[in-house]
Amino acid sequence: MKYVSTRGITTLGRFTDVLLMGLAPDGGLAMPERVPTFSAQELEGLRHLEYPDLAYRIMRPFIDDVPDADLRRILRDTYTPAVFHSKDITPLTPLGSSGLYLLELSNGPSLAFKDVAMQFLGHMFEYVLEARGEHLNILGATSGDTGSAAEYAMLGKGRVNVFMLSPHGRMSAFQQAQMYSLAEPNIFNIALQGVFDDCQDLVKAVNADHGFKARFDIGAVNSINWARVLAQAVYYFKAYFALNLPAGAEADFSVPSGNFGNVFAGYLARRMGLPIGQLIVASNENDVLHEFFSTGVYHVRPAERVAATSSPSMDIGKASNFERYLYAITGNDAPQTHGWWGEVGQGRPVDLRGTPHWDAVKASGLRGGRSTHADRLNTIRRLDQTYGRLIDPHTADGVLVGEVYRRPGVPMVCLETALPAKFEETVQEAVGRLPERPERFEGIERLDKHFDVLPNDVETLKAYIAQKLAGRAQG
Ligand SMILES: Cc1ncc(COP(=O)(O)O)c(C=O)c1O
Ligand SMILES: N[C@@H](CCOP(=O)(O)O)C(=O)O
Repeated sequence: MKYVSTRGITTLGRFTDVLLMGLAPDGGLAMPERVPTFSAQELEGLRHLEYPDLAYRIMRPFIDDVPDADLRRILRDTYTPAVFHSKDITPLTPLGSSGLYLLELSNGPSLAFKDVAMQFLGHMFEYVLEARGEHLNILGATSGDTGSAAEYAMLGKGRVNVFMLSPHGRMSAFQQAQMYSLAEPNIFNIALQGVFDDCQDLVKAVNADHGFKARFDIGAVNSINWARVLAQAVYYFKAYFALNLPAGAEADFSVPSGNFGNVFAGYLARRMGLPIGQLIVASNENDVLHEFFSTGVYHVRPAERVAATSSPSMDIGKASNFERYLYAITGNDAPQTHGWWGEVGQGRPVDLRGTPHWDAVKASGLRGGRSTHADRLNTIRRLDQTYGRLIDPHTADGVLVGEVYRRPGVPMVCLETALPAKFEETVQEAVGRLPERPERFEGIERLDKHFDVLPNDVETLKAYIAQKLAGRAQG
């Protein structure tokens, strides 16, 4: 499979090239030149597969530059019950007989859905870098969960260093402790004076300096990296088959959304032929995506208008993967996508009303909705009382908006994107007690914290990376 950029470059290479590249040289995002599809009969053949085998079948058409036996081994090593604390890896749990289901994605090492793809990236990076005799310096941006998932996945990986930008003071106490308590020599935590969007913009700005990127082997672990999206598509298939529906029957999915990577993975699964009816894009108070799906106008918010909410990992004003979506709904029109994203970058709206692109949006199955602090408290409380199930604030956003779009007789799968233990304060506010915390995280907030505070400035960041890597080379 060849990969192209959403902004026009048609020769990005094959899977392992885009894995290491992260962002395309023209600033765009990697996309496969075509999306392979499964026929109804082929889908039936996937129904009973174990997670690693299912992942192999979904990913294989996109990964044709890794020998078969190696890919199978990597997937078997990645998706183990020991790491994900469940033999199903991403189990599906019904909420009573409501037709609502929770897709449990957060039983991995960092207690958030990011682990599912990030563990795969960790194994894949190790394999490819070893084969090529190369090293990678990952530069990432987190609003709370990507950071710890990436750092846990890269622990002890000799060929990888991680530089992780997080918005200073904006994550939950638990999220901060998870990341900042790590004292590994290959992990560098940077608390940026800004919001998540500033962190993500800096990642893109560093990548845009091609000389710096090449000299320091800069790579990515955010969902701008195609491998993240691809690995996330697998659990939509797993969940669909776990519903045990008759062949061809539709299921709907509700996805707490921020950077739009998770829901784009669902869209990919739908494009591959999985009978997904609706894909619900659930936003919090930072509701740019909701605004787009209800009006046809996409207008990002400047950093100073991104609110700090009680589902902080979704405090995102400019969703990177929306660029992939625009590219897809235009039928892979890179010049059009590039033009639009240029407007977005200038803070100007992209208005699809009255165009064929808006019809394409409607046909794509995506719908939007928003939730507020009071909504998520009520939803957490209601699910606890009704089903004895405690959920985190992000999952609550997904459940609440998902309920709005229920269709008679069609199951609604709500993605559980984090465990409540990561957001104790809000959960306690909702139900008056603390959520359970896995034993390995007891007292984590009391551990020493290791991080550096940096201003929102690309040159300062580049100097920081260069200096830390020089230190690593000497040590
Ligand atoms: C707990 C949680 N829920 C939802 C999201 C939003 O997912 P996405 O950025 O893929 O839209 C994130 C962050 O990405 C998250 O950490
Ligand atoms: N919500 C994320 C933000 C980054 O998302 P990603 O999926 O693009 O890595 C976080 O918690 O860090």
